[in-house]
Amino acid sequence: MSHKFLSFIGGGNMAQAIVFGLLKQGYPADKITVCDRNQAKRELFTAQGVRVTPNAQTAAEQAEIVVLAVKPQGAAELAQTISAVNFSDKFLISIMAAISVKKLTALFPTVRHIVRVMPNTPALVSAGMSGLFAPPSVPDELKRQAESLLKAVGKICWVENESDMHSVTAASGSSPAYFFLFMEAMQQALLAMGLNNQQARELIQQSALGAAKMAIENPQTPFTVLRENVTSKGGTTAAALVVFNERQFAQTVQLAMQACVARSQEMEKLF
Ligand SMILES: NC(=O)C1=CN([C@@H]2O[C@H](COP(=O)(O)OP(=O)(O)OC[C@H]3O[C@@H](n4cnc5c(N)ncnc54)[C@H](O)[C@@H]3O)[C@@H](O)[C@H]2O)C=CC1
Ligand SMILES: O=C(O)[C@@H]1CCC=N1
Repeated sequence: MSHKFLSFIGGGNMAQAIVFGLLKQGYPADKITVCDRNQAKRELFTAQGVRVTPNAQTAAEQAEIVVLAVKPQGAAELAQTISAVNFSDKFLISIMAAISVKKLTALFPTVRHIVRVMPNTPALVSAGMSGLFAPPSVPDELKRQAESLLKAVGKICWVENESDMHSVTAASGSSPAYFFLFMEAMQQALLAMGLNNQQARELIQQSALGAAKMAIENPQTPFTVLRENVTSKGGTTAAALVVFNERQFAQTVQLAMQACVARSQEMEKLF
């Protein structure tokens, strides 16, 4: 991949995951600038040789690709701060949840091309999953640029309809938190059963990794079959699954994901 000058505006959790993931993949640190108003955040990047600035305008002006990575609530304020920047020769990538291309175009009127990305924090360990959306007017070359940037830190999936970005957020942007919640709950259960923290953690995380690898390495095998292969008739797994089903696990997951989408839709109107 050719290494464009990148500026991230906002150096929080998600920008750190992407930037540190890119560095791990050999992206040159001197081609990345991170702007964050928080000094402690800036120092995290300086320690890795990445250029930093508290000034969003400077960061945007230096870049060929500007990545917006502030909270959606901060989008309008940021746009105000960098209203003097001429974006006409820059490519804008927004990783902000729920901020539509229409809204971004209104906030940054000199921008010609915008791609929206919904990444996730496993980008940090080169196992990210990003959903991307580009309006039809975006040239293929820029789509490939966005794609190669995110492919450097994981897998990608394009969606054709912008409205599907809400579902992508529920599926991959937010979902690492669902899996961590599951792991936390398992850890609590195991500690209550008398295992120590290190035993519990290793047993859980390696099983999660193994399950994910089995799913990935057997793409033709439905999740249902993978689950059934663990479940002996009248055995231990079946006993656990009865409890999940009695407590309406599938419906709970569905309701949680619907709440994620509903909040994303609400934020789209609010910010
Ligand atoms: N955390 C995640 O797992 C994911 C986050 N996102 C999106 O990424 C964006 C960032 O999320 P996080 O990194 O979690 O948030 P965060 O709160 O960790 O980071 C935001 C950073 O932006 C900085 N900031 C805010 N306004 C600024 C300004 N005007 N100029 C300079 N710096 C400014 C803050 O100091 C903070 O460090 C959000 O829009 C979120 O929707 C998308 C996918 C996943
Ligand atoms: O919780 C959030 O709003 C952001 C977007 C997806 C993951 N984190």
